[in-house]
Amino acid sequence: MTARLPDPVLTDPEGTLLGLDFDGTLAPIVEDPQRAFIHPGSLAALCRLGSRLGQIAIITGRPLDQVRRLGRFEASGGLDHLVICGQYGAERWDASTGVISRPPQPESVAELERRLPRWLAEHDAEAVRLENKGLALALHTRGVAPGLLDELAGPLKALADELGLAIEPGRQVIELRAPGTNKGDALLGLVEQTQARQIVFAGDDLGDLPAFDAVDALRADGHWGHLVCSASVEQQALVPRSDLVLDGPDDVAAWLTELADALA
Ligand SMILES: O=P(O)(O)OC[C@H]1O[C@H](O[C@H]2O[C@H](CO)[C@@H](O)[C@H](O)[C@H]2O)[C@H](O)[C@@H](O)[C@@H]1O
Repeated sequence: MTARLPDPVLTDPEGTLLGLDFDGTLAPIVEDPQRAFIHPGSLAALCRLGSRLGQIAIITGRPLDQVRRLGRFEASGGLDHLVICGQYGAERWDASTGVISRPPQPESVAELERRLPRWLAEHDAEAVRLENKGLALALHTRGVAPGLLDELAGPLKALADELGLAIEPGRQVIELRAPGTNKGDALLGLVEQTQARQIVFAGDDLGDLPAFDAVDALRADGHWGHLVCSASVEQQALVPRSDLVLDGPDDVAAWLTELADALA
C-alpha cells in the first residue's frame, strides 16, 4: 500500500463505492462550462476501474446530459458500474440500464428564468453569464466580472428566498436551484442501494461539503470512509476535512490511474 491508495479499497474493491465530483475534480476548470471536458487520464482510469469497483458514481451540480457529453462515457467501454447523479442528486442516469430519471422544471425556476434578465439589468450585472440548467440558473463570472458575485450574494439570497429556491455558491458561480436535494443525500442513497462497505468521495468545492458530511456520518456508523480533495488556490474549504489532498484534476487523474494499476 502507498499513502495514496487505501488498503480497504485494494482488498475489497467490489465492496467499494467511489463517488466523484465532475468540475474541478474530473474536469479541469475552464472559462466556458460547455468546454469543460473530462481529463483524458481520468476517463481512461475510470474505464479500467469500472469492472473492478462495486460502484462508481459521479455526483455533480451539472445536468445529466452535459456530464454525459463532457465525460464522453458512452463512447468508452467498461463503465457498466457507473451512475451519474446530476443537479445535486435530482437527476440520475444508470449506465447499466440506460434508465434516466429527471423531474420536471418547477414553476419557481421558470419564474426565475422570466425575471432574471431584468433583475441583472437592475443590479448592473449584465456582464454575468447565465447557464440555464432546467432545475437551476447559474450565474457565472469567470473571465468576465471578478468580484461581482460578492456584491450580488445578498440580493440573490433575497431573490432565492422570495421564490423558494436554494442558493448554491461555487467557484466564481452562484446558482439558484430547486431545493430538496444535495450531494450528501445522493451519496447516502447509493450506499443504501449498493450496500457498499467502503466509501471514497472526491470533490473540490462547497457543493461537495454535504457529501463530506455524509461520509463522516457513515464513518460514525461503522463504514470505512475516505475523503479526497482536488485542491485549488481558488477554494480551500475542503482541505482540512480531507484524508488525501490532490493537486487538482491532473493529480486526480494520476491518482485514479495508480488505483487502476494497483487493481489490474
Ligand atoms: O458539482 P460540480 O460537478 O463541481 O459542478 C459545479 C458547477 O460546475 C460548473 O462550473 C464550474 O466549472 C466551470 C467549467 O470549468 C467554470 O467555468 C466555473 O467557473 C465553475 O464554477 C458548472 O458550470 C455549474 O453548472 C456546476 O454547477
